[in-house]
Amino acid sequence: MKIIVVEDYNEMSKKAAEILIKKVQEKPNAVLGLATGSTPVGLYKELIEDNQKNGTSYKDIHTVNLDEYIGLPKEDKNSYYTFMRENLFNQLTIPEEHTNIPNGNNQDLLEECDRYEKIIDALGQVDLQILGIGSNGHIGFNEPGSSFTGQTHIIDLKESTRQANARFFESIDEVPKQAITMGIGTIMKSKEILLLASGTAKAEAIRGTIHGEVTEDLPASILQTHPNVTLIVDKEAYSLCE
Ligand SMILES: N[C@@H]1[C@@H](O)[C@H](O)[C@@H](COP(=O)(O)O)O[C@@H]1O
Repeated sequence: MKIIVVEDYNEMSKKAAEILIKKVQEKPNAVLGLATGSTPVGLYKELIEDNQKNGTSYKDIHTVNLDEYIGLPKEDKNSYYTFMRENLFNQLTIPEEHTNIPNGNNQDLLEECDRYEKIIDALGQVDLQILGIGSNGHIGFNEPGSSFTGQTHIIDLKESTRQANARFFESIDEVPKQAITMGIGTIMKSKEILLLASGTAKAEAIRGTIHGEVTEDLPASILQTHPNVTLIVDKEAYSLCE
């Protein structure tokens, strides 16, 4: 596990963008695993800025997102479908058909999980998977207790996760109770993983990820066993590791 400690959120975003842009330059048809939440927003801004300045092309890449809420209409401002369009896809010219996000409105959600896992398989291997981390150590929406070998599945969100994400909604009651998420097994198949964390709220989870026991109680701890993981953490997120 390679650990890069940076000053703050801004520096974290710039460093992550450097790594991702290099990957796309080396492999213009790379498969990128993308994340949502506040953490990668700065990274996405950097990618857009670089694209405008330097013209890095994304026309041949494919993307797979980690997760989506169940039951929110696609057009809802809090769906990850809308998040990705607003924060990245509308500004970079990635062909729509190259982007993939689970459909949390499929009538048959089990079929949707199966469909999504097959899409990822068909793309070969994810070249670079971006991850944020929940303060309870979740990755994607794999809450504590999720199987390390799990594939794309339906998850009941922990109350603490719903509360953490309630800041984007009018009230906690509007936060969905379930989501579809790539499994930890799916995530671990990625060739390379880049986990980003900023702020003291993530410090405990980062300590467990780096120094803790590898346990399903802290999903991100599995990353200790992956051959190619880089953590970019700011000083606050790293503060319990020193
Ligand atoms: N499903 C997402 C995760 O992919 C994200 O990494 C995490 C942290 O979110 P944030 O970056 O907003 O702190 O929680 C969300 O619930």
